[in-house]
Amino acid sequence: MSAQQRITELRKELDRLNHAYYVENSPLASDYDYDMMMKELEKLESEHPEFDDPLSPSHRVGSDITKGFTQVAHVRPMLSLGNTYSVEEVDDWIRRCNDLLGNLEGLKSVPIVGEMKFDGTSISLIYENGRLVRAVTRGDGEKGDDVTENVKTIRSIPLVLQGSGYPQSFEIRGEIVLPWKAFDRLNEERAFNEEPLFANPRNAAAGTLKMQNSAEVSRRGLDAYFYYLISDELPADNHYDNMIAARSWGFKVSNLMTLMDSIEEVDSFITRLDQERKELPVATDGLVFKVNSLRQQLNLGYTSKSPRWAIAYKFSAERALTCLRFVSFEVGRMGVITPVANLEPVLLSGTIVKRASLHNEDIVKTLGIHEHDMLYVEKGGEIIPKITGVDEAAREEGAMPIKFVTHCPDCGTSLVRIPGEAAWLCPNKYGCRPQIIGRLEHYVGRHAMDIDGVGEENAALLYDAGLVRNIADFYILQASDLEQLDRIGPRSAQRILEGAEKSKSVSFDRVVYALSIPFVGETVAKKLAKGTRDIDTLMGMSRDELVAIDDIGPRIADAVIEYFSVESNREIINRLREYGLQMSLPEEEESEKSDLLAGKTIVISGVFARHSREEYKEMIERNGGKNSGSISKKTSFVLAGDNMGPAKLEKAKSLGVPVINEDRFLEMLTE
Ligand SMILES: NC(=O)c1ccc[n+]([C@@H]2O[C@H](COP(=O)([O-])OP(=O)(O)OC[C@H]3O[C@@H](n4cnc5c(N)ncnc54)[C@H](O)[C@@H]3O)[C@@H](O)[C@H]2O)c1
Ligand SMILES: [Zn+2]
Repeated sequence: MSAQQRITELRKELDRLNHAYYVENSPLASDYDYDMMMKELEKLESEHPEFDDPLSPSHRVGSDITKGFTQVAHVRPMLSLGNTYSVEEVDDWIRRCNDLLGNLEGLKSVPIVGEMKFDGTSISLIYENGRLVRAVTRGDGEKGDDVTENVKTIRSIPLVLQGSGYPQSFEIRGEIVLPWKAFDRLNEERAFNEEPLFANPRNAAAGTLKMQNSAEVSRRGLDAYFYYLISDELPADNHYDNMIAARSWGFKVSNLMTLMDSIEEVDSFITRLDQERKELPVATDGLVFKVNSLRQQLNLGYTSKSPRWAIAYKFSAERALTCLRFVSFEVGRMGVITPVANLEPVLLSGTIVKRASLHNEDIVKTLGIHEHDMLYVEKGGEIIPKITGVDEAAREEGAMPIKFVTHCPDCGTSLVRIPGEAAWLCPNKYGCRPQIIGRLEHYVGRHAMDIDGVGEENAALLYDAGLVRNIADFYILQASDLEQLDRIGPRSAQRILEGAEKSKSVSFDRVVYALSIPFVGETVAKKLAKGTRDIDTLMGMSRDELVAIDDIGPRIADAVIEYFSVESNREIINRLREYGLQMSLPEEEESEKSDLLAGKTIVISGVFARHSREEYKEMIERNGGKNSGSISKKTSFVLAGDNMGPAKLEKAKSLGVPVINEDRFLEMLTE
């Protein structure tokens, strides 16, 4: 292949990886592989300046610009950082800065600030007169997306500054991150709802910041660290002191930030922080070194993509080679089959690794794993172990490729593949032991019915003893039954019974969540409960009516309908009701309710000025009306805001359905 062909190929591939990483928030390659490809491209381009192209990914900042946001130009471009995986190259960079700045002081280097490189998504905040006025993403470096509303929900970001001495107008840049705990919770929820998982907290933070629903953004628990201050009236002439000042105004500035003035100090900082970062509550992917003096920064200047006065040192994940003992296939509570590599135990980043998820059939195939293969396992300090490759040279002669099971390893039912997805499912929902036990465990869980005393092990024990075959059986347990079981003493028996009793007062939305309806996680359950108010309404709703509830899509609607269409599920619901569980939300204040809209089916469309769509939907319900998702002959009227789609308008016209605006609607309610 000629250099020109290779350059074209690399540019195309890097553009594709950029889109997946910055826009879809779902990377297709490891950072290391991406960075190596980029370095190869940069090298080829410098050797062949005749093939240069200003649009090459090597000259541009990867763009996160997304549809649906307003774009705002940055006062100063937001750039990337040059990076390296080698300590020697950091040392070389420091020497180069010294040379370029004409620093001849021998052992002492120009002052360098070392910081954590937080692994999130960059943000630029503008403050005027001590108040936050705008928050913009990096975008393509020149302009970014205005995400002010979402950023305002992040509690550690000051909306109004503390202290004094801040410039009347300034910009501060930082990183929005999703702490490990919040990331794990989010992925657990997504796994349960069978939604694709976020690959890492960076992608989760970036995805969350671009959501259209600020209430959901707030719930996810983002955080932010700041590392760069820009203004015409800065408090100090150096980076370090400016950041200390920003901290006094209320910004979160990491206290790992360190001022150094020798290469030796920088090297030991790298060794120390590579350990310490494992204790941090947020993900980091390296360190950033910056020349401290602003005057020296100015003298060093910028390339088209990054400042010359800063460099990122990236941590590489630790890797080991170990033997595959066997692949097990595990059945989740929603029936999804997960292949798991069971390994010869190996020490990686301080922990012993014995198992690593292979996620799905596609991944097993892409890796090309054979029996007893030697596998490469990677684990960054805090990251779950991951199989990244196979040592094919070490393969035993005659070893067979790992075959995905065709039948459920537990109940033997033929597996089915979800169309368009990589997952295989055991369809025997109501007869497959791990699925049933999984649902029992979910039911008693802390976020669901919180039945104390029934942990993971006890759920299986109660099921196998025939005492609890489904969730309703928790309420007919007797102390005498429980005490017969070897592993449950009288004290635990008592706790289980009390826990079940207490769960009768758990609110209706959590009951809906506890049922294990596919795709119905905590948030969706709340929406369903709020949109229906009681179990009978929920059970009786049509697809159209369900879809009219905010954030309920056709996939969830179908899952709800299918769940309640199963006779045994309806029986369970009836039993739960008999035992006295909460099957409705508490009545609302009578004064707020009316039957002004009784018998009316209303479709909401467009964007409103005076209330949110959600509020209008609630108003309709409170006044006895019904929300519907699509216009038909049965629609009483369309409540239309701005930007109502022309197709909908046409349909309403052709069916003779009246279209009214929000002012008229609000008048109707006061008549
Ligand atoms: N895996 C993939 O397919 C893929 C695709 C595209 C990019 N990437 C990764 O992303 C990198 C390029 O992304 P990038 O341009 O955002 O660069 P980057 O993430 O490597 O570094 C620049 C960013 O670091 C952040 N940062 C965190 N802490 C900081 C601190 N203390 N000071 C200054 N900045 C700090 C800022 O947001 C800044 O924009 C690549 O090197 C690659 O590793 C991976
Ligand atoms: Zn099964």
